Amino acid sequence: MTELHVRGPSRSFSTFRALLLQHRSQLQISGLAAFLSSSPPLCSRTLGQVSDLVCGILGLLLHDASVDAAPEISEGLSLLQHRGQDACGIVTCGPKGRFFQCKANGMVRDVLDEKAVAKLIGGMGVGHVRYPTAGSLDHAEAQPFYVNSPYGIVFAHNGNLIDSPPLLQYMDATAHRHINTSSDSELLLNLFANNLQKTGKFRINEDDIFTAIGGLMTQCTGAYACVAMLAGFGIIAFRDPNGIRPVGMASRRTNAGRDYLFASESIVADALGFSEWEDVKSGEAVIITRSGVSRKRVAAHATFAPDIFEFVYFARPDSVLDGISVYRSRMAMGDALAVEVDKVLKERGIIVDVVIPVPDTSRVAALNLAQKLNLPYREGFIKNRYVGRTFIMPGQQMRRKNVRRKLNAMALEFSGKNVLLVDDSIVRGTTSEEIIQMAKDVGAKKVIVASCAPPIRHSNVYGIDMPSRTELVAYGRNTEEIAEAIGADLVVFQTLPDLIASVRQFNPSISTFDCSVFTGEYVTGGVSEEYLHRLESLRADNVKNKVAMNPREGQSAGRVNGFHTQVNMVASGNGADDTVGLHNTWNIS
Ligand SMILES: O=P(O)(O)OC[C@H]1O[C@H](OP(=O)(O)OP(=O)(O)O)[C@H](O)[C@@H]1O
Ligand SMILES: NC(=O)CC[C@H](N)C(=O)O
Ligand SMILES: [Mg+2]
Repeated sequence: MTELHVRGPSRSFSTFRALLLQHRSQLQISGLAAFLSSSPPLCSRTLGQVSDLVCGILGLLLHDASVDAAPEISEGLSLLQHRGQDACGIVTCGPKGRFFQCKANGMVRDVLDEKAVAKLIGGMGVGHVRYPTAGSLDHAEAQPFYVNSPYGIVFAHNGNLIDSPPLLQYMDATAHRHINTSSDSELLLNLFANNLQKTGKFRINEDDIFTAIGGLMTQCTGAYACVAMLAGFGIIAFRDPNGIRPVGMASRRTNAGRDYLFASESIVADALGFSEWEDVKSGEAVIITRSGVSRKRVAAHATFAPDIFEFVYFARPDSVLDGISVYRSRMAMGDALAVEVDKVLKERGIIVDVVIPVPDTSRVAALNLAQKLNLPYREGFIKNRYVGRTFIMPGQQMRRKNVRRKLNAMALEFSGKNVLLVDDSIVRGTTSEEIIQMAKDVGAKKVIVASCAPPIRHSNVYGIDMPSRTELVAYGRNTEEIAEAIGADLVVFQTLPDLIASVRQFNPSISTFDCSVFTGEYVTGGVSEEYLHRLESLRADNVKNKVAMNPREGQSAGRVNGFHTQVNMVASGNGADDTVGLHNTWNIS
């Protein structure tokens, strides 16, 4: 068993730091913690924003603790950038178990530049890329999160909890832990911390950690793939009992010994030279220290139901999730959709001249579809490679503007033709509406749209930003009405059985996928109509925009500003002052 060496509380002020060095082995309540715990009770406070996004998580432990992990974590995060474009961060653990952090709103290349990464000392660390919406753009909600007690924990989360309000109440009334942001990830971290605290031990071991995570899995509901780091001890990953969001692990032999990696997607392992990729199983926790790996199923049995939307849109095609190649599954989606398209076109007597993908994600499927239908495949839309994913941008106005900035229609591929545009999914209809207009503007005769996913009519509550049903173009509309809403001559959707078969054929041991955005059936339970209404009232685009513009609604505008139970270091690349170190204090910019 590896033992955790319990340290005294971290404090940011230099005087506190001197104290810390003197009393490293003493557990005591810091003055600030006492101050924070005396802050007004939170019973009346509701979670202003329930985060429901998709992110990327990463943990790295190098066997040689004298080599810094941050450069590779940063590189790994850039490979997960497609999962979150709004904020990112890294925390490393260096000598004497001290944490070093850099996190801020922005893309990996901007926040985690060379200068910032060079300051992150230590051979293990955790990283995160975040995909919030306008209402959650506060720097304070960038991850990883940190709590100093017990033992010093750093935490990164992908997913969304659906029971945040009662958990917040529990934190306040029972655990007496202060939650300072509207992030469900901060709640999750504090649940974990509180369960570890209950051991009351000076030193804890793997069993204590498994017990704490097993307890957490009975205490909260929702989707969570998490990576944590305990100061001076190791890195930990766990996945919710339904395994809705992905996380896996891999290792790499070096002269010094074995290095270990946790990541949302296998592409990170490939690119960083790690092998033996293995998914963390649903309800499982994995602990990695320099002495080795311990894994345990800590949750009671539940249906394994990975989110099918990872295969449709989120994951990179070159990743393998739960034993399924995303690339192969998208090829299969194209094949299956071809059959449906062929049927509908024949029924309507429409002849298609050319198949055109909507870059980027639909390319793989569109090529297969074209081959199957024996139609020419043409790249009619040229993508500006410097514009990221539009769907995960905050706010409808920004998304709309960016479709036009991102894609340009080449007249020579459209003019006078019946074109079949293939996209992976139609969510709000922003992309389709814009590109159909663009296609018509450059002379397309008829525009038919085929979607690799069925109509999306339900909220996503497990980590994808589709909280409001009324924002979904398919909500309350049949196929003809959807076509009319986006300006298409015809829309053809993949059927749900075909979508499931396209993915499942590569791993038939998976019997269920989370398909809630298509069916409205939520595998965790606990998603009532009342919950959905509340989510919609908090998270609809118009509400989020309002909240984002008003700092008094719980959002600090611009730079780090407010109380935080974690460090906020603004990277030099942002043009802001550097703040270095891990603080249990407030940061005022
Ligand atoms: O109906 P909507 O609300 O517009 O959402 C669906 C579109 O958004 C995504 O593209 P995105 O530009 O985000 O990423 P991509 O480049 O990976 O295709 C997705 O691939 C669809 O094209
Ligand atoms: N995209 C995610 O998975 C986000 C995780 C978490 N709910 C947050 O808001 O930060
Ligand atoms: Mg797209």
